[in-house]
Formats: sequence, C-alpha cells, structure tokens
Amino acid sequence: MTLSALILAGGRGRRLGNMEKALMNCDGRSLLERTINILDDIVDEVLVSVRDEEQEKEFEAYACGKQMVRDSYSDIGPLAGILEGFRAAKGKYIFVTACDMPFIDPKVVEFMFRCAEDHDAAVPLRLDGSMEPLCGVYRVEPMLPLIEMSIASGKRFILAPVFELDDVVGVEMEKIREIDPELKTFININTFDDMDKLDICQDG
Ligand SMILES: Nc1nc2c(ncn2[C@@H]2O[C@H](COP(=O)(O)OP(=O)(O)OP(=O)(O)O)[C@@H](O)[C@H]2O)c(=O)[nH]1
Repeated sequence: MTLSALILAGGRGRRLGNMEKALMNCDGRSLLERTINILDDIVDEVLVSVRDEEQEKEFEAYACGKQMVRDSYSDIGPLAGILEGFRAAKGKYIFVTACDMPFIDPKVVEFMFRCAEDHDAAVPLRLDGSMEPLCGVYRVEPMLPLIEMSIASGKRFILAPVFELDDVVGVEMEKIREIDPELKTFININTFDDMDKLDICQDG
C-alpha cells in the first residue's frame, strides 16, 4: 500500500517575529530536513506544504528534492495546506505533521499508520480527550471532499473535516507513551522561549 506524509510549512511564524520555522536549525540541520529524513524511511512519498511560490523557492535548498505543494487559498491557515497535500497525495493514507515538531519519533509514525489501517483516520488523544490532528494519519479518499466542504463553509480549523469522518480511531496518549516515553513527538516550537529551551537557533 502506498503511504504519504505531509509536512505543513506554510505558516508565517508570527509569534517568532515572522521567522521561517522550517528553516530554523537544530543540531546542524534545518527542521524541514530533519523531518523529511525521519519520514523518508517510513513512507513512499513526502510532500512539503508551502504558502506560495516565493516560499517554495526559498525552501528549495532544504526540501531534499521532495515535491512542494502551494496553497491555493491564502491566509486561511493550515487547512489550506492540508487541502493541497491531500489533492497531490498518491498514497491511500497520509500522515500529517508540522515543520515545527522536530522530535517526531519514527516508531510513533509507524504506530499511527498501523492504528489507521482499515479506518478513516487515527488521531492522538490528548489527556483532556481532545484530538491532536498534526500527528494523525488519514485515509485520503473520505477526507479530501470533507476538507473542501469545510473550507467552502468557512470552517477553517483543522479538526472540522475530521469531525465529519465516520470512523476515527482515537489513540490514547498512554499508548503513545509506551513508544515515546517523554512524548517528544508532540513538542512544537512556537515562541522564542521554546527555541531557547530546546537549543534551536535561527538559520544563518
Ligand atoms: N500551507 C500552509 N501551512 C500553514 C499555514 N498556516 C500555518 N501553517 C502551518 O501549520 C502548522 C501550524 O501552524 P501554527 O503554529 O498554528 O502557525 P504558524 O504560522 O507556524 O505560527 P504563528 O504565526 O506564530 O501562529 C505549521 O507547520 C505552519 O507552518 C498556511 O496558511 N498554509
């Protein structure tokens, strides 16, 4: 079965003074390259979601030759990138993540694919029971029209199409903790404070 992964990287990093988060540096590599390398061993295809042509050009040196998909809706947020990723995907299932989650555990990704098998999606459940969509695996066929409908009806939050799926497996954090004890997979970088704590620096 063909599997895909989508790395969302089209955000503007406003909480970081409009820094390109995908190009931030961790251990000598950009966050984008790190995530591509992790996913490349697991899936048949890695897609990089960018907001526009200018960003695509800037990312060319860091995208490891992977296909980049540009938003066709501007400034509506991550769902615009998810839409184009799902339109371009060759896989039956797609893992969706963000460029600012540099410590994804590959075993967690594999586990999420296994959980999604024969279902519409597998999405991690936070301790409060809410879903964490940016570490989820989705079956492309039912999701794509639901993403289109969500955007058309002005529902731009990532979970809007997920709520409409018939068969979503919620994956308890405790199950993921058995694989990734510190839940590093879910660390994401939004602020200068996060960068300091995690020893991440601005590219260049
Ligand atoms: N393609 C695409 N990706 C987006 C867009 N907005 C956010 N993303 C991505 O979605 C993920 C989550 O984004 P956020 O952390 O909420 O937003 P951000 O733009 O990265 O940061 P802030 O501007 O500080 O909120 C990140 O990987 C972003 O790169 C968008 O309009 N298009």
